[in-house]
Amino acid sequence: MKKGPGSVLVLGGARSGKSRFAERLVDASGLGAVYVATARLGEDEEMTTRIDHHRARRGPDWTTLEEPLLLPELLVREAGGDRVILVDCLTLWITNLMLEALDVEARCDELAERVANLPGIIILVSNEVGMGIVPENRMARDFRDHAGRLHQKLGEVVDEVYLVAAGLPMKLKG
Ligand SMILES: Nc1nc2c(ncn2[C@@H]2O[C@H](COP(=O)(O)OP(=O)(O)OP(=O)(O)O)[C@@H](O)[C@H]2O)c(=O)[nH]1
Repeated sequence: MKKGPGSVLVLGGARSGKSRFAERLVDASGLGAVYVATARLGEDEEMTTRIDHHRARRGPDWTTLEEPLLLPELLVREAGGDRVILVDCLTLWITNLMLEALDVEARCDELAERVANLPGIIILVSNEVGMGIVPENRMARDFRDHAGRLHQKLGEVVDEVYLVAAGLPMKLKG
C-alpha cells in the first residue's frame, strides 16, 4: 500500500478475513489508526460479542469512532494528517440508510466523491453480497443493488481494490 495519500476498497464475504486484512494494511502504514464502525452498538448479544472481539484485536493504539449514518461528513472531519481511516463496513452503512428511508444513491454518490477528493489514507471495507441467487425479498434485492453500485463507483475512484476470500487477498486494482 502507498504511504502517501491514497484510498483502498477491501471487499469480501462474511468471515472472509477482510477486516483483519484491512487492519494489517493500517498497521503496515505505521500511521495513527482510526477505526470507523458503522455497526450500531447493543443491537443484540451476539453482535456485542463480535464487536468485543474486534476491539480486543485492534488493541489500545486505535481510536474508535462509531457512525451509523453520517459517514461522508465524518470523513470530511477526520481525513488527512498522520492518520489512516478504516471504515468497517459499507454494507452495514447501506443497511442503516435503508432502515432510515434515506436516499441511499445520493449518499453513496457523496461518499464516492469524498473518497476521491479527501487527503490522507482511507480504507473502506465492504461485503461482496452479489454472488448468490437473486433474493425473493424486494428489500434484499434493493440492498444488493445498492451495494453493487457503490462498489463500482468506489472501484473507479480508489487507488487500490482487494477481494478477500479464505483469508487471502486478491488485488483487483492498483
Ligand atoms: N459499534 C461498533 N462496531 C464495531 C466495532 N468494532 C467492529 N465493529 C463492527 O463489527 C462488524 C464486523 O464484524 P464481523 O461481523 O465479525 O465481520 P465479518 O464481516 O463477518 O468478518 P470478516 O470478513 O472476517 O471481517 C463491522 O460492521 C463493524 O462495524 C466497535 O468498536 N464498535
